[in-house]
Amino acid sequence: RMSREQKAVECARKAFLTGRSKPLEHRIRQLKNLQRFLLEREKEIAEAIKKDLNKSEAGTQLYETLGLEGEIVLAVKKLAEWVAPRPVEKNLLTISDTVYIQPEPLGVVLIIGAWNYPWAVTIQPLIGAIAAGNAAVVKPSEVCVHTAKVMEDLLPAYIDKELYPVVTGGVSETQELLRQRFDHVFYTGNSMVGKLVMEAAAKHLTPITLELGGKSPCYIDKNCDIPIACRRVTWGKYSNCGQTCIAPDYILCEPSIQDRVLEEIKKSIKAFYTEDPKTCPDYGRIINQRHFKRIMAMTEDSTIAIGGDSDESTCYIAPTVLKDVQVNSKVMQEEIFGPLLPILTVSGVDEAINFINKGEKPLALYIFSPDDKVIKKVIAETSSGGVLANDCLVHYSVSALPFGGVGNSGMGSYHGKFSFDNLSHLRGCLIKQLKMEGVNDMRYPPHTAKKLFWARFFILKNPDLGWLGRMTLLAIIAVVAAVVLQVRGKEETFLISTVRKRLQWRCILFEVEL
Ligand SMILES: NC(=O)c1ccc[n+]([C@@H]2O[C@H](COP(=O)([O-])OP(=O)(O)OC[C@H]3O[C@@H](n4cnc5c(N)ncnc54)[C@H](O)[C@@H]3O)[C@@H](O)[C@H]2O)c1
Ligand SMILES: CC(C)=CCC/C(C)=C/CC/C(C)=C/C=O
Repeated sequence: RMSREQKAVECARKAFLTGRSKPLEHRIRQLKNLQRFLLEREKEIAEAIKKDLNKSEAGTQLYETLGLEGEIVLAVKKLAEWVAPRPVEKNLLTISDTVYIQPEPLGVVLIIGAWNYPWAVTIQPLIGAIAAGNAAVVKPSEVCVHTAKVMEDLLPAYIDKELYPVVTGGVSETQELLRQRFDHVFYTGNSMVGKLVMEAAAKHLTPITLELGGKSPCYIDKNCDIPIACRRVTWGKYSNCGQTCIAPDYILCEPSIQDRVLEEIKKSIKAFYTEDPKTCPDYGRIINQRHFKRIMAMTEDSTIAIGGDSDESTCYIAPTVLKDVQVNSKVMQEEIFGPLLPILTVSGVDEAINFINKGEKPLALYIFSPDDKVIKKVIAETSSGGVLANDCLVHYSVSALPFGGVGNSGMGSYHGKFSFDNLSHLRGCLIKQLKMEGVNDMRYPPHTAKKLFWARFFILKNPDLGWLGRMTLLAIIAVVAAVVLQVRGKEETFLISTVRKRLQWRCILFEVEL
């Protein structure tokens, strides 16, 4: 008997093989249907996520669906351009050929979503999969029970349910899905499961995208506008109660500014979430008690400077700041993914860079400084999935930037055209005519030193000569071909020296280095 997961994959594969996911009109229609779903079902989406994560309606739009709408509008507008053949630069050998990249669908994509932004991280890859002409099996996180149910119940009424089935379930269902053969697996979640996904995909040599997390550092330079920096960091840290993949995980700053940083963060917390964040509709909750316990345990060996209140029964943890935190403290051992903000003091930017480089490569890196040199220095001397100076999170909203990790924070990237390219096969195409066979003599045996000389010239030269230059080179190739054809069978030395002289003249004329 086939499992539910096997059936869904087989159904998506069969639908893909009909070819109906490929035409541009189909892709655009499906994307517009998805857009209609987001608009018409705004209420159900917001209600479910309120139950799952205590997100407000405005918060759901701002952090989840707005970005999806933007990505759909962009894909609909640009899709004709993205799917079109992309001509590439040629060498002399291929100057008269048609050489281009043709993006083509990969096949059936598995999308495994995470719970913290359940719409953003599940539907955004789906937009890419549809745009690229694929079928996709969508597996929302079981942790967001209500959201997964809305996705399962309502999405099939809007988009092709055979091409894009939604499969719900937890670990065992996801494992069963991972046993199936896919053409790409797009996983968002923690690094430990990321490794399991990679292992499962390796069995079928399936390419993967891993959108993981990690500890994203935030360096605050002593010369920056501290009130503004702290307001932005407070927003980045406590949005969704710190359960954001790119939340600033910890602050690095000089000891001389630590108290001012604390003071300004305290003011911002009050301004955003009132004196009592527990009653504030814009302040979230920890997803479940397991995570609640995990986060609370991290505070044990550090000094709480702000916040610290909690309520296990409602999974509430107040916006909390820890000061003078030590490198070996519990909170510095893993991604926090909760509303704790440790401050570690460093002697300056060099120590901050050394500290960052000792850890795993983070998903995001934040630098607050008025000095462009400091910003550029940090960028040059570190590595991370993305980097943002003087703000938090907003790089996620720029569709023209690739979003993704590096090293332990993931592999592959998406958003905008990067989603399309990531979920396409970029097929290299070269179309030659069955003419000008003489030009090919230089690569056919018997190989000689002179043939090699010409092969080097034709293969290594990248003709960047403009329209006139290209026309001349075409003429040269035609001459070579004609001469070769005419004198084929005659003395090779005669041929080579004649053509070489002609070429030398033309090359001198067009300043091409011979
Ligand atoms: N880079 C990004 O874009 C991004 C976005 C969101 C979250 N994240 C990261 O995700 C993490 C939080 O998500 P999570 O992992 O708690 O989410 P999660 O528990 O929802 O798990 C993610 C998915 O993995 C599946 N899963 C869980 N255990 C599995 C197993 N043993 N085998 C197969 N599948 C399994 C789940 O069913 C779910 O669909 C954080 O580290 C965060 O930084 C990254
Ligand atoms: C509202 C603006 C300008 C940006 C949104 C930033 C944000 C919180 C995006 C969520 C990113 C995301 C899906 C993270 C995953 O954990």
